[in-house]
Amino acid sequence: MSPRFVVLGPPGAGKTTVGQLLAARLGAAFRDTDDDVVATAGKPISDIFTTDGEPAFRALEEEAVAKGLAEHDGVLALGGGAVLSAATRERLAAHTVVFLNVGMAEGVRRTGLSTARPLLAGVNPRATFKALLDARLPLYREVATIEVDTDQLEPEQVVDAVLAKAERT
Ligand SMILES: Nc1ncnc2c1ncn2[C@@H]1O[C@H](COP(=O)(O)OP(=O)(O)OP(=O)(O)O)[C@@H](O)[C@H]1O
Ligand SMILES: O=C(O)C1=C[C@@H](O)[C@@H](O)[C@H](O)C1
Ligand SMILES: [Mg+2]
Repeated sequence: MSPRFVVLGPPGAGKTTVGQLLAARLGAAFRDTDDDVVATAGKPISDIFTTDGEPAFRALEEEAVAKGLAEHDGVLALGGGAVLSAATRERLAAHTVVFLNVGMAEGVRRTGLSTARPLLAGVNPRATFKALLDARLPLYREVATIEVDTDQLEPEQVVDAVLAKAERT
């Protein structure tokens, strides 16, 4: 069993929003490893970061991704930082992996109203977001088989672009 699509990208790229719409379009189930981590830990992501620390979160995330890749046959959205794990990047080989890209300005705009993202909760979300993009872009691109720039697209249009590109690959 293997997910039809694995969706990844930075916070605010639309992994959850677009992933759900893509699954609905395919008549497939949607699963988000962020939700799986919350269920396993029994507390919100922000609490895991504060109480147990980021490394503990990353360990839970790596496990959730491995399980999702092995068990789920619909659309699987990964947490924004899942690609930081080399083991996860290896596990993603041979999967259909969609990288939803978003630029700094739009990414900050989309995530700006939420306090649920501990990594962006600092004093300068723009600088934080830029540093995060700089560090991760090569990792997203290393594993992606499809890339869609979401800046100028509505979520349904992103789904159209993903499906059009998937047909061509
Ligand atoms: N293409 C888009 N155009 C406009 N708004 C969007 C688009 N995609 C997502 N959004 C909005 O941006 C916000 C963040 O989207 P979403 O939660 O799906 O991102 P995510 O990639 O899952 O983020 P995270 O890494 O934090 O889980 C939501 O309010 C969503 O409605
Ligand atoms: O970009 C990140 O590192 C994160 C993104 C979210 O999906 C969550 O997995 C968590 O807030 C960390
Ligand atoms: Mg999400």
